[in-house]
Amino acid sequence: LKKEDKKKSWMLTDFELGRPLGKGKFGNVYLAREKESHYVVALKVLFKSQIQDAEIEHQVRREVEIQCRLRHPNILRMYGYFHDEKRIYLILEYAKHGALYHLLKQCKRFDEKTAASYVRDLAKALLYCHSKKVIHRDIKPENLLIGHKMELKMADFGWSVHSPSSRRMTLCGTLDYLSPEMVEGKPHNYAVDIWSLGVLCYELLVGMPPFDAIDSHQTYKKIRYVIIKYPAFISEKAKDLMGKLLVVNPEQRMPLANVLQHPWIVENAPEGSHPPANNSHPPAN
Ligand SMILES: Cc1cc(Cn2cc(-c3c(Cl)cnc4nc(-c5cn(C)nc5C)[nH]c34)cn2)no1
Repeated sequence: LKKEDKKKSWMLTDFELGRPLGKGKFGNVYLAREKESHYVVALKVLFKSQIQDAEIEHQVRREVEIQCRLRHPNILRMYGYFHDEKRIYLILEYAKHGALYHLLKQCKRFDEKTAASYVRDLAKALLYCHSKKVIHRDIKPENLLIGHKMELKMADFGWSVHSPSSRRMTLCGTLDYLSPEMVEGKPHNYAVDIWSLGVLCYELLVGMPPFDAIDSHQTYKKIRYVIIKYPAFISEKAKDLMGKLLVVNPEQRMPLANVLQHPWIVENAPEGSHPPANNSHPPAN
């Protein structure tokens, strides 16, 4: 999606708007098509008033700057942004198959080949983010989108996790993906993403997160003491990988580069393999 080289900025009239794709706290995402090229994008529309009220303007700006710089097949592209009096518009890559969260809900849990290919894709995206000094992307199935080749695309710009309200939300609601050091309010580094990769791997294979509990205090305890139950259908190799990611001490977690060489990944998600688009096959056992 290129603007003529005179770097003219985008505006709303450059696009035909389609159906809403998703709704969020600060705005909505619409399917859209650039009029001249017919290029299909996802247009995220954020209300300045709500961003100002939540005092997250600088965070939105920083997240946008980061997102525009990241170029990786497993990270959702941001092609540009513009604003008018009331709204900010982010021009994003359209992910044809939507959120991983919905695909997972549809088939309850994934077979090993499908789960391993998404874990491999996310490990690659995180390796790239860390090489660009970008950490703590809000990894959970709701923030992971699936492209037309069934490849995973990390789609979170993170402000929903940076804004105070969602942080409160995280503290009282979705602790599931937070690492022990995060729930204990300690400073966090790249290793939190390795922990979240382990949580995602479990959720894709089992259909629910490993530390799911009746309330956040129980979840908090399960996270801190890594209290995990693996169902009988989980293979030894998958357990071995998750056991090396879900480690309390951040320094002892398996480096992302090693994840890509782990036997469970190598055997179930060889380079270039992706799940079939229909994903109609139920888990093997
Ligand atoms: C506000 C707000 C909502 C959201 C969550 N969100 C992301 C999307 C989205 C994006 Cl950014 C890019 N491509 C998408 N493709 C879909 C999609 C495709 N199908 C078949 N079904 C859906 C849904 N959604 C996309 C939508 N909402 N973040 O901030």
